[in-house]
Amino acid sequence: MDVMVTEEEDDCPELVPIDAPPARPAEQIPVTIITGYLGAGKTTLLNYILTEQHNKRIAVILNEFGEGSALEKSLAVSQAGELYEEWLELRNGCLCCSVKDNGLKAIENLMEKKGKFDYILLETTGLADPGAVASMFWVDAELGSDIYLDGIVTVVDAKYGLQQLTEEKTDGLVNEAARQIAVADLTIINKTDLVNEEELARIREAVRSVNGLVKIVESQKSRVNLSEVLDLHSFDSKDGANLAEKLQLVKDTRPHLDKSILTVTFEVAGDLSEDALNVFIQDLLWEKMFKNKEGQPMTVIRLKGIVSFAGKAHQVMLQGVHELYDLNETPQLWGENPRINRLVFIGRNLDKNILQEQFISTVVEGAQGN
Ligand SMILES: Nc1nc2c(ncn2[C@@H]2O[C@H](COP(=O)(O)OP(=O)(O)OP(=O)(O)O)[C@@H](O)[C@H]2O)c(=O)[nH]1
Ligand SMILES: [Zn+2]
Repeated sequence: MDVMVTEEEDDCPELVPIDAPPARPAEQIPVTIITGYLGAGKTTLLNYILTEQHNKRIAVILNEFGEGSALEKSLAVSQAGELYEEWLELRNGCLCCSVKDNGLKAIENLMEKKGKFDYILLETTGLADPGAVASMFWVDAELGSDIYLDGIVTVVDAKYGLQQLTEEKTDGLVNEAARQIAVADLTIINKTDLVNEEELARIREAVRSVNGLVKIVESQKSRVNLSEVLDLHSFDSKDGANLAEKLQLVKDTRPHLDKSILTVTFEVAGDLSEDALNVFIQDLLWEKMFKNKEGQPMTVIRLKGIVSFAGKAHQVMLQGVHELYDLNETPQLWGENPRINRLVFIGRNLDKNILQEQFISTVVEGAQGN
């Protein structure tokens, strides 16, 4: 990877033992992960963001690790403007050196040296699993980091996106392009100049079929309204009201492509048992205990919900990325009666009826079997 500031920094950041987490600073710096398949337009987007008018000091990190030839790839982002003078160029590979903490240490070291940035953009490699990158920020947030994950933006190639999405993987692995869309908070369908209306509609539909929750915008040369990309607060429990509204609009998606990732959503009235919900989620995410009718294990890549616990006046937000999940009380009070729990699951081999029945019988208080 490269982090940029003018001076050279060769050392990989050191691992620091975590015993006493520092007090959470008043102001945390948002990180936006920019992902997307090879050549979709990620770097073009970074360039665009850097050169657009904004009053932010932005640090860009290229996570090119693992791409071999990319190791010596110099930074492709704009040379113009004064932004550069603040940047430090870390040696390639540092972000991903080995363990998760390394990447964060690199950023934290950078901030220590150069003062705070207002914003951090992280471009992953085209083949990266952004969920893994996202979880690293998430874990760190709980350790009192200076930075927080604002959102995951996935750039999709309007021309080749469909082909990339349908590519069959051996070993039944989930294809990277689909994975990247599954975890996205925003998808930018880029290079619309290369397709006609019909092709555009097809790729839009394919994106939607994977992720029923994601916001979709279209662009040429990755030119998008910055307010649609930055400060999404996608994981922020303060935005609970917003999420509750959004979840109401989510619909189940149909598997567009064979064995593809899809979205299922359901609503259930009543209060949940917090313990039972934890068990349910862990069985689902960690133990992969739930199977579809064909006996294949359900795999969840992204999870969101607004849930109600008995005796709690506030709505609780559920967020999950891969195997990590989080339950956080939101400032939002329950208004409706009965309270309606809303859950959205994005993943593979998901069977809505089986999930919902399991949820109702084990998690909803006062339901059968509980
Ligand atoms: N025709 C067309 N070309 C585009 C558009 N956006 C980007 N490109 C070109 O597509 C190529 C790849 O763009 P990049 O921004 O480097 O893509 P990337 O996702 O960063 O690529 P990798 O980091 O290699 O995965 C470049 O040659 C861009 O100039 C667009 O809207 N239309
Ligand atoms: Zn790039």
